[in-house]
Amino acid sequence: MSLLEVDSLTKKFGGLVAVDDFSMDVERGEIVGLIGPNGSGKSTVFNCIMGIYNVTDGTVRFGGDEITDDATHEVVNKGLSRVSQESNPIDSMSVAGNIKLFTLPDSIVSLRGGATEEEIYEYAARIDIEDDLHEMPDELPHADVRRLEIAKALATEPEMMLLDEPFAGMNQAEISELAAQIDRFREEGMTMVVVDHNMGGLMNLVDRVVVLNNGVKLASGEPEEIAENQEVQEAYLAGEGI
Ligand SMILES: Nc1ncnc2c1ncn2[C@@H]1O[C@H](COP(=O)(O)OP(=O)(O)OP(=O)(O)O)[C@@H](O)[C@H]1O
Repeated sequence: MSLLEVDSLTKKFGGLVAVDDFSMDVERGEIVGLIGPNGSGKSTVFNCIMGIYNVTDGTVRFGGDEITDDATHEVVNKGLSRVSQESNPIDSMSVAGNIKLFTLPDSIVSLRGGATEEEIYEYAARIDIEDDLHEMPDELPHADVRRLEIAKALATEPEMMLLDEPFAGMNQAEISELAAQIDRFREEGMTMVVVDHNMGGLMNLVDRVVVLNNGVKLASGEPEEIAENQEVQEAYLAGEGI
């Protein structure tokens, strides 16, 4: 049984079919890249999985349990966490305070008043921002603000993370560093789906790539295969390269 099973997912916004009969399975321990041009439906797929949008049709299963249209906090409690495209730290709280807020709701940790300082340090250290814990978010460089978003997701103790454009706005050195950190999560046993516009930071990171175009799955395969796929290249011709 795959850890995540998305089966025939369709999401319409009025007359617009943002995601059309899309299926994707993710195995335990895998890193899957989900790519596609602007507006192809990548974030909508994540929003449907996380219960942020109700699906129009189709099912989502996590660990064998159906989670279609479950409330987001229920999905998170089951071990699935998302790092969204936008960073939204609370600027009046320190980095540590922001991480603490994401301590799993209803967990034993939150019942005893939230994560301890040591636990918050551990979450931050997993993504190398432990030296920033007493900083305020608006004092951090962009790459560290993005890492804070990942630390918040880690604080929910997920079994699987959905990362939406984690490399956006980063320079090449920061992309390489983050790719190495994501690779470390894999070694720790984390299952992940990483959304990006193109193959950029994903080529050496992911086991498999799924390509969306206009809400429809265009291709799925190993990164080298996808980079050479004619249909995928054509889908990208209108915009940026693959
Ligand atoms: N809440 C919404 N209401 C109406 N239309 C929406 C909504 N969210 C997304 N859409 C539309 O659904 C389509 C898919 O958008 P989505 O953001 O999922 O694409 P994407 O592949 O993540 O794009 P990008 O790479 O630009 O983030 C787009 O046409 C978008 O305008």
